Amino acid sequence: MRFFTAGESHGPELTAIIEGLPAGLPLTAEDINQELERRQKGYGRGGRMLIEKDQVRITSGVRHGETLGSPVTLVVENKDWKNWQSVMSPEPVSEKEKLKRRVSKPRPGHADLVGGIKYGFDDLRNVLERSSARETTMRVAIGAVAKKLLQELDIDVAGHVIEIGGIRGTLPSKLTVKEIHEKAEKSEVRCLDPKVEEEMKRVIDEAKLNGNTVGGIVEVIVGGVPVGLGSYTQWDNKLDGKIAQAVASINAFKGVEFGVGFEAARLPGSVVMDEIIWSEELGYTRTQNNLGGFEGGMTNGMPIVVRGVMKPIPTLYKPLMSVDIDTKKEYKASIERSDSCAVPAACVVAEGVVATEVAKELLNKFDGDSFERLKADVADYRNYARMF
Ligand SMILES: Cc1cc2nc3c(=O)[nH]c(=O)nc-3n(C[C@H](O)[C@H](O)[C@H](O)COP(=O)(O)O)c2cc1C
Ligand SMILES: C=C(O[C@@H]1CC(C(=O)O)=C[C@@H](OP(=O)(O)O)[C@H]1O)C(=O)O
Repeated sequence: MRFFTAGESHGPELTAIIEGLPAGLPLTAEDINQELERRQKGYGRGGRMLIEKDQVRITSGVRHGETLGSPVTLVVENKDWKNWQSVMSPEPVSEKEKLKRRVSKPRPGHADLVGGIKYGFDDLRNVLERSSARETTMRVAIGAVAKKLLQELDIDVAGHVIEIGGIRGTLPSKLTVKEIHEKAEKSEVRCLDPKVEEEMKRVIDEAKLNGNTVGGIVEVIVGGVPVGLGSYTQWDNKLDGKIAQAVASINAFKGVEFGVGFEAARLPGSVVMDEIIWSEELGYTRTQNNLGGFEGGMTNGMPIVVRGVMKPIPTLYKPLMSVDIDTKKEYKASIERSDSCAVPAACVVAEGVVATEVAKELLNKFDGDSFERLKADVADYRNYARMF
């Protein structure tokens, strides 16, 4: 399975093409719309989310609620486009028109300046339109399709927010993946502890009031994953590596860790390694899950536990110093309408990209032509791995 996304933030619509899905996977627009809605919610978002109400149109690859095995095309309209039609027109426009909403003052921390230099743009809007996290809409749409496939194979995905602006929540102990999802779903910041949620909201409000922004840490957990997805045999076949890339590719993400993660540097091997046990019912499991479900770049059957850190949003209402590319003089960076915190939204994106990588790997390993065959293959293999 592979996919592409396309579309500018204020263009007419966003598109995704997914190729390599099995035939016969149940899929409806509603499956995707509920994930799109989850991404749009979350405390700390700016004015754009009041305009958009993301809804997918499936324009290929699905018939009567089931995939056909042909490429699936997903389209989401940008409602804001009606306010940007001349600015974003694909047709040539007059010199005067070209100057409308032109950006010459790059924002520190956004892609504006480097993208402008790289592609030789006179108007930095050409960069921000595609570098905008509006693109993550389609990664969530694709993630929704991946989640549907995983769900049908009894693989559950949940995400929650661990930290916002220095306020840290508790890590779930003894909660199932489904319970984590249900608890996070009730919170405006996707945090599991209601007291911590209030603190996080306060930090976001404070940042907004001061024209500032805050980042945070999200965690994604995938339970019920078969043993042996990914491979140690070649560096780029390692699934933890692929997931790390997917998470680090989310706009504003600066770091990724699995299981105990960076804490492993401070702990002895006797504490870090997860001891192996066996039972007839569960087969091989571990006494704990410090390694976040991975050994040798392969899933070991324990839940995948991956965290990503998001930097604060770069666009500040109290803008930072920058340089105008026309005059080379110091200037305050352009103020675009902006979020003050998008960590809860980014958590849903992280769920989507992790689900996508796991689904891709399942389709690498098992018969991916028909969903029925895939299901049977996975069931056989689970049995084999249990009795190995
Ligand atoms: C869901 C989400 C919403 C975001 N909203 C904004 C925003 O409103 N304003 C902004 O400047 N950056 C926002 N960002 C971050 C920028 O897109 C990101 O910092 C930029 O593309 C530069 O990429 P980099 O931070 O990965 O280097 C958002 C990121 C995510 C994941
Ligand atoms: C549109 C979305 O996020 C946008 C991501 C974003 C950025 O610079 O990354 C900037 C803002 O867009 P605008 O400039 O239109 O207000 C956010 O609203 C979205 O998440 O759907």
